[in-house]
Amino acid sequence: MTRPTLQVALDILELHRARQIAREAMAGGADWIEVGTPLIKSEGMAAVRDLREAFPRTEVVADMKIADTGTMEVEMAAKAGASIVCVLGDADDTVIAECVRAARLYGVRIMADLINVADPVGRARELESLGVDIINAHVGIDQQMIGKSSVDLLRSLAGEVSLPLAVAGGLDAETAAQAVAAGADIVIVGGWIVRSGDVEGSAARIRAAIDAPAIAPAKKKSLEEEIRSLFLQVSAPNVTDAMHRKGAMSGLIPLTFGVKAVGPAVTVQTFAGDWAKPVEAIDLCRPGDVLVIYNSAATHVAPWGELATRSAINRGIAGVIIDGATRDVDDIRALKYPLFARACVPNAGEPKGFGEINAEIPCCGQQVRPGDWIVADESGVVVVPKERAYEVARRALEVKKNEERVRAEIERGSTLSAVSELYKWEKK
Ligand SMILES: O=C(CO)[C@H](O)[C@H](O)COP(=O)(O)O
Repeated sequence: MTRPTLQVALDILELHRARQIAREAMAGGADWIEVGTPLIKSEGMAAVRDLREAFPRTEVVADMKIADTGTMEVEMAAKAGASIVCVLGDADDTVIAECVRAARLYGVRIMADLINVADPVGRARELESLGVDIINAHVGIDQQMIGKSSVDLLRSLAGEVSLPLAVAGGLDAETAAQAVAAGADIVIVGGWIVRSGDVEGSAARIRAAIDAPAIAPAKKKSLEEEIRSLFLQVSAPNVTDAMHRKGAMSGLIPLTFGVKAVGPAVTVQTFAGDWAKPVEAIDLCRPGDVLVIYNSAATHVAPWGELATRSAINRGIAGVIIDGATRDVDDIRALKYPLFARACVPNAGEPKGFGEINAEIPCCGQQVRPGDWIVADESGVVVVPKERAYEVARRALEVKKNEERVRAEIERGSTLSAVSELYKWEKK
């Protein structure tokens, strides 16, 4: 069996960084360099020229995602130094045929990308008869965020065409190995390598995984377990970044440090100091829920304290958020319990029993519905609409990964402004 090809996709905006990342990825065992679509849009054919010059003996793939004007775009990429040019598999047959003709003329190969194709098997067969050289089973980055899998797409194509099969979309060491076991000849990896703090090491891990694919049987998680495990890997700032800087509650103080609360909300609304409903709600929570209490934003009286906290711990409640006050902060800190409130005050209220459990509530500037996800840490509290929880959790992990490479470059002596070419990207 020939060794699978590892193609590193440079999906970043800055050419000077792309060159360095490509060097590190090659040192880790990458075979081909892909000039990613974002890099082409940011730097144009200069990026292809530059990477060809820097890597004269490597296949350079220009991910042009051609949708029209096939000849012109293949010609420009080929003349800039690409040896493989990508066309959208969904493009009209006339475009594909033009790309293929131009590719023959300029001595390059065409990779057809199946992103968004409604009938991948049928279209892959047509693309083969139109003369493309490689089929790419590709699930795009936005599609990955809602759970689409490139390995599943690849599996559906195995044995259906006789062309080399590439696979791309959210691959890591584990899924890259699965892809090779499912028949991938070319494994395309972007984010997992290029956004990593250790590009060379990450490329080496993919290399090792695809050269000797050992597939461990994966334990299937429920959607809730999957969402929780994703949110536990990220911070509240990563989550607001993933939501275009929305969802953050304001005015809350994290009362215990070094702890984090992640889980679906159980909501309570009650009048200032009336602690009956908050305490009754404890018994309705499932382990892993987060109790979110609207106590009329009152800071002069507390509906929560040490005994309620001990009860919450017994129920396995992941944390408590109060749009209002708490007391017994010293005891709660000693218990290392994740509690977020507007204020601390010694006054307890009274258990009158007004209010409601599991209705939509306001809380510190956000609306919270039962089941919405809460991510709370020392930076503050974010609420994520339940319908978007999986997608936002995936996106938050991308935000975190993106910061890893930037952090590594700053640790090597650069600055945030230089890494991100801040002046260039200021809004004109
Ligand atoms: O073409 C792309 C996005 O349209 C990417 O290059 C491809 O998806 C690989 O990147 P990642 O591994 O981050 O998904």
